[in-house]
Amino acid sequence: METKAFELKENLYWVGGLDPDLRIFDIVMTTDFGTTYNAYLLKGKKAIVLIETIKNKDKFLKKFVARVKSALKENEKITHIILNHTEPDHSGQLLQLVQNKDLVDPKAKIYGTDQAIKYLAQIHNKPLNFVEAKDQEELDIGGYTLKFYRAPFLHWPDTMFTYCPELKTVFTCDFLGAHYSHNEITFDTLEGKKLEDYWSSFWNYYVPIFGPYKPYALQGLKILETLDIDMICVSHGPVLNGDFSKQIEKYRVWSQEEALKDKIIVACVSAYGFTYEMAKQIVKGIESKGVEVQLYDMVDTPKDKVLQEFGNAKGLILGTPTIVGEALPQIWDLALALNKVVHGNKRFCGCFGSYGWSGEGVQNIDQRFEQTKVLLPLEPLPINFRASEEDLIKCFKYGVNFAKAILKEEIDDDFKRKEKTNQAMGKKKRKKIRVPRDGRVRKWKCIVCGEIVLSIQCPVICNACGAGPEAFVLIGLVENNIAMNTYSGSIAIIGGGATAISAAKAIRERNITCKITIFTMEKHWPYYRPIITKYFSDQTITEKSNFYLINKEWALENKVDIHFETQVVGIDKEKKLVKYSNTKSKETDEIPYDKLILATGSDNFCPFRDIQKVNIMGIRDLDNVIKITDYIKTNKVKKATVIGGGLLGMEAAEGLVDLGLEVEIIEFAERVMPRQLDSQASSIVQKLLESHGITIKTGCLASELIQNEQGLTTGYKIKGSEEIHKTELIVFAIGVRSRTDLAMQISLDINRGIKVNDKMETSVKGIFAAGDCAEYDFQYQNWVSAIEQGKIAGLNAIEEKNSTYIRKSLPYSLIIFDTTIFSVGSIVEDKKIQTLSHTDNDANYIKAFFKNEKIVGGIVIGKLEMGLELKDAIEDGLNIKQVVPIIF
Ligand SMILES: Cc1cc2nc3c(=O)[nH]c(=O)nc-3n(C[C@H](O)[C@H](O)[C@H](O)COP(=O)(O)O)c2cc1C
Repeated sequence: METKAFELKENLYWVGGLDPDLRIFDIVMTTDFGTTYNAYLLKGKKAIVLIETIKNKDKFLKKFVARVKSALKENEKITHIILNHTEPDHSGQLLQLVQNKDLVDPKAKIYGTDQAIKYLAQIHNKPLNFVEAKDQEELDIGGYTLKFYRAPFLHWPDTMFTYCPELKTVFTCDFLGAHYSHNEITFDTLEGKKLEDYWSSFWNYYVPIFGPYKPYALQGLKILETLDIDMICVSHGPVLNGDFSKQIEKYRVWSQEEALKDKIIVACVSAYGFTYEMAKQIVKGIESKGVEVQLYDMVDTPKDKVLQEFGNAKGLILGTPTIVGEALPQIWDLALALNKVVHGNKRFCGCFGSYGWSGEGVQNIDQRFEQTKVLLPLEPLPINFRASEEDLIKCFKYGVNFAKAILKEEIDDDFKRKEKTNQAMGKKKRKKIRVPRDGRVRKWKCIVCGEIVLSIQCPVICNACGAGPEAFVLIGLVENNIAMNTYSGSIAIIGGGATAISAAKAIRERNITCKITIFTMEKHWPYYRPIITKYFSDQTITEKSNFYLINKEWALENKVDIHFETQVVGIDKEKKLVKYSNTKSKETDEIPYDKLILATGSDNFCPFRDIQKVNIMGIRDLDNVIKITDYIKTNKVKKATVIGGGLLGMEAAEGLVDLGLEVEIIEFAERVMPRQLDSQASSIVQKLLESHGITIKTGCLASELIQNEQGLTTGYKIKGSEEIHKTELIVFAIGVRSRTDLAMQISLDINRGIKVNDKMETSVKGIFAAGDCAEYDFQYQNWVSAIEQGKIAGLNAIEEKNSTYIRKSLPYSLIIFDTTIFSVGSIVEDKKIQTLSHTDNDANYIKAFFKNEKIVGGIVIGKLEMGLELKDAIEDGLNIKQVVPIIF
């Protein structure tokens, strides 16, 4: 194996280098278990591709060349080189390699992102045959496709992933790697102590490499989620084969940004206690605003302890005297631990201290803060020697104002940081491109790292590389002529149905800055729920693209983070936290939110309690329908009983007939679809169902179930009769109940659903509810109104003014056995109601309901377009005279 390529899959070889003795990497990392530089060779029919090269050290070159050669036949040469990242431990051998005419075709193309090409040109200082790998672009190498995915800051701006769908393999370079040298190459061969050591190196690798880029790491995981993979070819450490879900999960957990608390750390040193006296007053000032504060004397406090406490704190105030023209080393240590990428533009900092004559201590720390681009709300506070009574009051007020900055309150003018500070320190005034105040969102590109930032004004800092405003060039406007909404909070949406997606879509149409997180219990991408019963007759329905409301690409593009198979187990409305648990791994976590949208939907009401439900099933989501279909097929079910003759009962019955079953419907009312149809329409529908062999029993209540010892339901009795009716499967569809348990936990006002106003606001500020779980004006929702309410909830969550829900007549429409059944508005008949109807034969039926001459409801069987006319007529408030010529 020493000098031979290691075959990972057919035509895919590991050809990298092992460096087991390395103990320090990149100056900053200790590597107790050495490392590897992984490179891969993939042989297609049209091209031979090398993915990554290895470190530029002669000791690796010979073996590397031998390994590549061992995988090539005579006359075969590398024709393409892909560099997912250009750091010299992966691109180092590039030059030697392209000059090796035995191994590499002289016309070989070198693929990398635009940034990668820029860096490679500077690293190798030679013109090479570079080709830009654009995001999502594909390369056909004969029998295999290579698709590129931009993955910036994992961990340089140049990074991308390369995916081969035919091999279910992705090449992620450093992402998910570890400094661990392993002769057997693949992860599945690690065990015992070796496995333990691998995990410790996996963590040690993550911290410095991906710790500063957590949001990007989550984006990387999102890309992987969209791919069908069974192997991850990393660039350091074992190739991930077998079960690598733990690695993915660990990255996911480690990459969650901890919510910053309204907490301030004050750390100082003091020779004679003068700076310390100031510190104590500052602390009192902070406390007076009710903000948590911790004071540390750095003479006897380890730096790491303070940094750990600062981990989730919004503020840091450093106090230092001036000793021989400088701040004290303990304070410098803390100031140097700040950096642009992690703390820039996010954390609030300030400094103070006592001095004798020149006062450079505070000045220097303040300049360091400026370099790190942290938020500096206040002027620094130097005091000459010992603080007087008056000075101590100033210190107290400094604390008050720093706390105000954290709480986003207005700061007193005396303390507010002034622009002049920069000039006074001899710094150039920030160059910032000014654009019209039209509220339109623009695309800005950071010329340092290539990051694209969407914002109205020139960004103050590049959140990726920390470059200042001078690094940004304006590259265009976001394609939308309307001024975009700029709300920048975090929005959590609970539920994965149409309401939730409608909310997310409405938000994104108006706002690209806020964070959106969706939690859904389902494992499927949100789908078109009204057609799930079609699955009974067509199990390929889920493969059709129009079955889904959104897809992975949409979620990625719109930066909507979706947690599948996740149950929200609690909401802390005071701390504004959503606590959730993965239904598979049972791992729990929490995220902070600024606005919360409850779109938890509804449950099917099951009339049978406290009995085994082996063959008693409801239909609510796709998995229910899949389960019923599987059960029917596995158990060769011949006869099914549908309990409930409403809308869903009809659809279920049709689906079961399509599956070849003998079907009966039991309806408590005297006729089918009593809520949507009048008696004539009900009888037309009943005849239609009967013509397809469905038995309909109206005016019946299935009151008692007969079960065998295995808990299988074999029959039922109808109330008032002792006769046992045999059945093999019971599907219940007798109505839904709003899912309100979470709302109940946090004491929202609930009636049948969560009570909302026309802005979809619940009784708690910042929490919205929409769709089936909500109750607006005592009304239940259907698909159309749920979508509209989702939209209104989303728009109000981003504080769009004038977004109110207007109650509309809710149409119900279904097509069974190719016949449209449509009902809209109020169809109750009483003395005050006038009706007009028309029927050709049983295939076409129209009825309109009028109150005080005005149309209020309608029923159509047969022609959907007539139903839509009726709906429009109701919305337009037409009277009989206007309706008749249109409809009849
Ligand atoms: C060894 C020494 C060197 C000092 N050097 C300076 C100096 O360069 N510039 C200055 O403004 N003050 C200097 N000072 C004065 C202190 O900054 C001053 O005494 C201050 O009040 C000490 O505050 P503290 O009690 O919080 O340590 C020096 C003090 C000492 C003891």
